[in-house]
Amino acid sequence: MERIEHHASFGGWQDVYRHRSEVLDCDMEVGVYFPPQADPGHPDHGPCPVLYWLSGLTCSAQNFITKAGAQRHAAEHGLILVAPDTSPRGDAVADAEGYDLGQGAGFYVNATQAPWDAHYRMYDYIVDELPAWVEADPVASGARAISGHSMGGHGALVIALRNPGRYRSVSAFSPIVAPSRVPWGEKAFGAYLGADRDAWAAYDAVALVAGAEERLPLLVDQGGDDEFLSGQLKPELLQAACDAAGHPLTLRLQPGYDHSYYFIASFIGEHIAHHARALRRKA
Ligand SMILES: N[C@@H](CCC(=O)N[C@@H](CSC=O)C(=O)NCC(=O)O)C(=O)O
Repeated sequence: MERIEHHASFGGWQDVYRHRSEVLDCDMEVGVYFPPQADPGHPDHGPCPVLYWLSGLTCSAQNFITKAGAQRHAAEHGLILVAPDTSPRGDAVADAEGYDLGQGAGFYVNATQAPWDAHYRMYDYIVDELPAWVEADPVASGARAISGHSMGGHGALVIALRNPGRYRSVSAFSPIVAPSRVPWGEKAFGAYLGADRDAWAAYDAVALVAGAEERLPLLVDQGGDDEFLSGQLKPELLQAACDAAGHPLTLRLQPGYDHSYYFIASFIGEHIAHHARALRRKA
């Protein structure tokens, strides 16, 4: 593991690490923000909870840490932020022409189809390998939450719904709530998981809500002027699935906001405060 960036930020540190992923069989870059409370000299020093952030299509480990303005809020609440890349990377890793398949578009699934199955195991990386690596550091308390944007919002919802007890809270910005039923997801799932749509349901938040073993409340913010709202995101499908299952959902339509990081930066403070409340509670 190698630290490749180290910046003072709001009394803490914004680092970027490169580490070897056995699950993905490639090197991965990860942004990690350590709040001031992680410093042994801080009066409130102690193990800090971790918020995992999953980014969207075309993103690397850089987009969230440079655009969301999350560090100020994480410093206030004493949260570690972990922002991984969105796919395996490298010359040996399969790729495709479009921005919505291949490198930068891992969709947080474990691919079963060649050539993708050689490296694309982002579900296992996010659920198991990355937390094991991050939380081996005693500065991490073991309490974790998860959030993300668009493709990463899909990843956050699916991972929380499939792993009861693993996350104290979950939220999403502009998530792809039903990837099995929209063009981005149909293209990616067809390539990574194959033609059998039954296999897609394990990675589709709307399909998973009915059978969720834990009714962990979902917080979702969605921009009203998002260019992808009606074609790719369809939050009304998540509302309907949650209503039918009795699953708690706070879906907030934010008028005037688009799909960009300007939207995320406007509400990330509220999401971090939401996660901090859940993470402070005793398990
Ligand atoms: N028009 C873009 C499409 C890609 C895009 O909008 N990516 C979003 C996430 S979309 C769903 O996952 C994003 O976060 N982009 C990075 C950013 O910093 O804004 C294109 O062609 O690139």
